[in-house]
Amino acid sequence: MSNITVCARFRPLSSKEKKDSRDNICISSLNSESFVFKEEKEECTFSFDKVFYEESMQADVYEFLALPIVKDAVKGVNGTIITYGQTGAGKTYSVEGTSILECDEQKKGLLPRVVDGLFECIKSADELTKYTVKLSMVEIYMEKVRDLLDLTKDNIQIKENKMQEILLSGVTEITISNPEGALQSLSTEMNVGSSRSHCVYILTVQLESTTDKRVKTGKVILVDLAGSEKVEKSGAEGKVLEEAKTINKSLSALGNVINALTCGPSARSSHIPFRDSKLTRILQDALGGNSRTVLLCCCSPSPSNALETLSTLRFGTRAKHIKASPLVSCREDRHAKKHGDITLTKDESCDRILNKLRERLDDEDVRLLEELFMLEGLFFDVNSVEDVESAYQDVTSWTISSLQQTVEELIYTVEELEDKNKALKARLAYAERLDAMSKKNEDNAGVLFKMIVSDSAKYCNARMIFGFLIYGIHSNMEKDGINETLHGTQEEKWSKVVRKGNNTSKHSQCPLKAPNFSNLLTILVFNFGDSNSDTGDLAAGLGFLPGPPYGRAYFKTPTGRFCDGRLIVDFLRNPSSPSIALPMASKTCILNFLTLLSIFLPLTQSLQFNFPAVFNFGDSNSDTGNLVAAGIESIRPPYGEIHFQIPSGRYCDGRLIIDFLMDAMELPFLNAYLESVGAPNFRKGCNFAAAGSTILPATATSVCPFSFGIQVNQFLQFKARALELLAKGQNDLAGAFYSKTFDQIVASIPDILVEFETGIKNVLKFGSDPSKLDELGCVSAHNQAAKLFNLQLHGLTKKLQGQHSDSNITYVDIYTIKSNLIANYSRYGKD
Ligand SMILES: Nc1ncnc2c1ncn2[C@@H]1O[C@H](COP(=O)(O)OP(=O)(O)OP(=O)(O)O)[C@@H](O)[C@H]1O
Repeated sequence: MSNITVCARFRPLSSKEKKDSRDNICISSLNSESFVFKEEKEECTFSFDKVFYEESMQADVYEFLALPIVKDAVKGVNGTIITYGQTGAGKTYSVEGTSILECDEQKKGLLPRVVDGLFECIKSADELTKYTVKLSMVEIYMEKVRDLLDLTKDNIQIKENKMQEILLSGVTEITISNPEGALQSLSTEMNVGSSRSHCVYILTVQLESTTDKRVKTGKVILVDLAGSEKVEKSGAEGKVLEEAKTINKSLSALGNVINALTCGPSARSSHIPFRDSKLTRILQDALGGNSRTVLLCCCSPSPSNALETLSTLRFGTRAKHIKASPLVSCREDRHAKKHGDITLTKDESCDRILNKLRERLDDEDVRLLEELFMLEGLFFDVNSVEDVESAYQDVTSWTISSLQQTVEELIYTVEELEDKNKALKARLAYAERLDAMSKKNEDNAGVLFKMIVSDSAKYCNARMIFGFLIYGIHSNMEKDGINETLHGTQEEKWSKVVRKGNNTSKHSQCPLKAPNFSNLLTILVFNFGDSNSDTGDLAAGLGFLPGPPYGRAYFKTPTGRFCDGRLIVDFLRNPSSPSIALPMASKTCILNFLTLLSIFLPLTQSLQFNFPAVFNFGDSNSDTGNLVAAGIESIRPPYGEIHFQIPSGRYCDGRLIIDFLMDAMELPFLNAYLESVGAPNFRKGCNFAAAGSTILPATATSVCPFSFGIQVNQFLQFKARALELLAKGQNDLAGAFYSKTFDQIVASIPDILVEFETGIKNVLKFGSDPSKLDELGCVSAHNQAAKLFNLQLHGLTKKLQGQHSDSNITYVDIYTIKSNLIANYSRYGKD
C-alpha cells in the first residue's frame, strides 16, 4: 500500500493579477514541500509531496511526478496523473504545454514528455519483450464519454473486466510507433475537444514476452480535469451554466469519493460512490487502488483567487490520505489459455467471444450482439449490475442523494418564491397607497416624496425615483422658468415641485429650460469620499441629526458635519490666507487648523487652480445638500448657521473639505444637484454626493438611495442636458465615454468593498466588546478593514491616474490623519 502522491503547483501571476494585487501573492515558500498560505485573516501551512513554485520548469514537474509512472508502465504497472484546480490555474499548461505540436522544448507539458519517455524506456528495455503502444483519447462532456479519435462514438460505456479494471467499451485505440505519430494524433484533439470537459488521455503499453507469450499491460492515464467554476463569479448562463453545473457536480462526486476513501477503515469498507459520475467511474482504478496515482493541484498564487486556491489545497490535503495499491496487470493471452488449465467463467467466455467478434465485425454489430446477449440474460452489463447487493446499494444511495438534492432545490425554490411574494405584496401595497393618494387628490408632496424615497430601495430602483424628481423639476421649470425661487421649507418646496409635475404627459414636451451651463463643458475634477467631508447630506436626506455638540464649537449650530468643528476639507479654504478661517475657529480648532494646514500645504500648493468647473461624487464627506434637498428630513439649526447663516445641508456645523477646495480654487461652493429646484448656479460645477451613499447599488437596508452608480447617472443626465442646450447632438459621444469609464470603475470596486463591509459588520457586532477594541478604544477589525480599503483604493487611484494622464486624481488617506489625531490628541491641544 502506498499513498497517493499529491503535489501543488503555483503558476506565475497573470498580468491582470499582477496589476490587481501589485505583485502580492498569497503564499510564502518554506521549502520544496511546504509553504505558508496567507489568507486575509489566517495563515496556515500546507505540506505536499512536492511543491512547484512559480519559477518551476515543466521538466521538473515531469521528472518528479511522471517519470516514475512512465518507468512503471513499461513494467506493466498502471499510473494515473490528475490535474485539479480552478479555471485558469494551469492544468492544461501542465498537461499539454502551450500547444501539443508547436511548443518549445522548455514549455512542453507532461503529455508529450510522457510519450517521449515511454519510447525512451522501450528503446532501452530488454529484447525479450515486444512492446506495443496504443493511444486513446476521450472527453467527459455533459456526463457523456466522447471518443476524441472518432467523434461518432459520443456515448462510450464504462465497464469493468474480470481483473476489475475499468474499460471504455469500444473506444478507439490507435497504435503508435514513434513519439511524433502520437503527438500528431494528440494534436487532433485540440480541434475537437470542448474546453469545458474533462480530458482523459490513455497510453497503453502492451508487453508481450517473446519467450512465453505472456502479455502484460501498463497504462498511463492523464486526466486534465475541467476547472471548477464559481457560477456567481463568472456570471455563466444558458448552455455555459449547464456545462459549469455538470462540471461542478462531477468534481463534487470526485470530492465525495475521496472523502469516502479517506474516512478510515470502517467507512472505507462501506459504499464508495464511484458510480455517481462518469469521472469517478473512470478514475475508479486510479483512486481505488489499481494504479499509482499522482494528483497535481494547480493554483493561482494571486490573493484575488485565495479562496479557490485554499479549496484546491484542502482537496489535495484530503486526497493525500488515500491509500493506493498498484497491481501488475497480467493476463494470459489466448494461446496460453488454449493450452493452459484456467477454466473460464461464463462471463469471461462471453468477453472472449465478444473480443473475437470485435476483431471481425464492426462496432455496431458487436453492440447489437451485446444487446441481444443482455436481453437473453447471457451477458451482464457490468456497468449496470455487478452484484445484487452493490447494485442495490448504488440505487439506494443514488435515490437518497437525488431526493436530498430535490428537497434542497425545493427549499431553495420556496424561499425564492417567498421573497418574490413579499416583494410583490409590498409593490402592490405601494401602488395602492399611491392610488389612494391620487384618488383623494392628496397633494401633499412632502408625504408622497418621503414615501417614495423611504420605500425606494424596496420597490423601485433609485433611478426611477430620481427620474421622478427630475421630472418634477423639469415640469416646474417649463411652467415657471428656472428663475423662480421657491421659498419655504424643503417639504413645501417639494410640494410645489411635485404638484406642478403631476401630469406625466408633459414630461416629453418639456425640455429643460435650464440655467446657463456654458462653463460646464470642461470637466476636470472628480472627487470621491465619505463622511470625512460630509457637510450635511446624511442628516438632510435621512432624517437623523448627529446630536450636540456636533458642530457647535465652530459654527454654533449643527451643520450636518460629523464633527464638532470643521472637517479637514474646511481647512483647505485658502492656504495663503488662513485669516479667512481663523477668526471663526475656536482655540482648539486653531491648533488643529495649523497642524492640518501644514499637512495639506504641499498638496494645495502643488495644485493648479484653474479648473472652470468641479463635479463631485461621494457621500456625507462631501455632500453639500443633496439629501436635504431630497426632502427626506430638513436639518435643524444650528447646522451651518455660523458660516452659512442658514442650515447648509451639510453634516457639519461649518464647511467641508470640498468647500475649502472650492475656495482654494477660487470657485463658489458647490450646489447640490437635487437643489436645482431653487435655481442654484451650476456654472462652476455641481455636487452629486449624497450622505449615506454607497458605491454598491442601494439595497433594502441602505440609508441612501443615491448610490455611486446613480450619482454617475445623474451626472450623465445633467451633462447631456447641458450639452443639449449648448449644441444639440454633441452629447452622445461624450456621454458614452463617461458612462464607459465609470462603469469600469464601478466594476472594479465591489471586491474592495467586501472588505469594508466586513469591517462595518464587525463594528456593529463587536463595538461594545472590549476584546475587539485596540489600545485607543477603536474597533480593531474596523480599522483593519479601513486600512485595507485605503490600500486598495490607493492602488485603484494610481491605476486610474495611469490610464487617464489628462486627469488629476488625488488620494488622501484620511484614516492615518485621523488616527494620528486620536492617538496624539494632547499634541493637538486636547486634554
Ligand atoms: N506554470 C506556468 N507558467 C507559465 N504560464 C502558465 C503556467 N500555468 C499556466 N499558465 C498560463 O496561464 C493561463 C491559464 O492556464 P491553463 O489554460 O493551463 O488553465 P486551466 O487550469 O487549464 O484552465 P481551464 O480549467 O479553464 O482549462 C494560460 O495562458 C497558461 O499559458
